[in-house]
Amino acid sequence: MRRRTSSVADWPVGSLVEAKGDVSVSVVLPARDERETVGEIVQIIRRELACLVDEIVVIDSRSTDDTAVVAARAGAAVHAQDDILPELPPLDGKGEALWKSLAVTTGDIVAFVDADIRKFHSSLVSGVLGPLLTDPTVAYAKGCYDRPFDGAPNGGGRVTELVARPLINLHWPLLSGFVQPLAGEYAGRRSALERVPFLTRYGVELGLLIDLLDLAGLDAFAQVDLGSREHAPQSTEALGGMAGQIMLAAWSRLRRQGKIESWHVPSPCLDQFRRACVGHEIVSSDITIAERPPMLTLTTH
Ligand SMILES: O=c1ccn([C@@H]2O[C@H](COP(=O)(O)OP(=O)(O)O)[C@@H](O)[C@H]2O)c(=O)[nH]1
Ligand SMILES: O=C(O)[C@@H](COP(=O)(O)O)O[C@H]1O[C@H](CO)[C@@H](O)[C@H](O)[C@H]1O
Repeated sequence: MRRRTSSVADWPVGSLVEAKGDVSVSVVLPARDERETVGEIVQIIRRELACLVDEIVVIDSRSTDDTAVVAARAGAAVHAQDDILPELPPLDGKGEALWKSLAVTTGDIVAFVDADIRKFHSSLVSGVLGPLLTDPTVAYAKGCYDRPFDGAPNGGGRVTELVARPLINLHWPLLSGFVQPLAGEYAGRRSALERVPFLTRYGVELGLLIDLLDLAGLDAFAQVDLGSREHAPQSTEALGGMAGQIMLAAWSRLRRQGKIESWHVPSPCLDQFRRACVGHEIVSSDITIAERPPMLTLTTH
């Protein structure tokens, strides 16, 4: 990965506009209950990257607040996740939102950006577009950054450090050069993204790395240092569920690659504990993930 690692300073917007030519670019924001941040992110992209970005799409992922209204008011095209491909049984979470975004966008390049970013800067988008707009052999570019947490400049990326990075080093060492394998800011060529399955919920990022490695090889990957990215951190309990989903994602790929016995089926239930008046309360959650097929298999029928 060292050969294909650059920094945002290597991709000034002016040079990308020249390189863009007639290549179209879609930016997708998966958003569940992000009314506090989604509007400003959309406005900044519209204001600063109008010359690079042809469409901004927010996938409203079953928000319980007015995320969709805020995003539309800011100028994004908004689609409710469950309204896309309604003939299919709806599935859950971020991975479902990202997969379905392929059905409602047209860009030759699709960039994904989390909608919960604080102090958003447009280089989080232009940076990951850089390698794809300037090198036709690059299929997928992943952002990396410092992860401020709890007032410190680093410390975020808890599931990355405690779960994803060890799993990747143990089982997919070719991917160990990614500084932030779970980063939510990345971009890919539609021609590649439509040829890989998407794992649902929080399995999507790990699944895409593994499946794109199989499809296109490590030489098709790039990584861009985007500086720093701050977002709304989830609770440790919530990240426990995310970690479980990512472990199930890894298990699904290990099984598919014949690295573990297929008879072993992990439990999709996670039991966590909260202090109660007497003893502890058990909080059980379903960490099941599912898989959508490559979008191309739908559109070529
Ligand atoms: O069911 C979901 C869960 C998350 N997200 C979005 O995916 C991005 C990353 O999710 P989250 O912030 O929950 O993960 P974290 O960044 O805390 O790891 C955010 O824009 C969320 O709104 C989504 O669209 N649907
Ligand atoms: O990197 C991580 O450990 C998690 C949690 O980050 P924090 O500990 O809340 O900073 O965040 C990422 O993981 C999710 C699952 O892949 C992605 O969907 C998020 O975009 C990414 O922020």
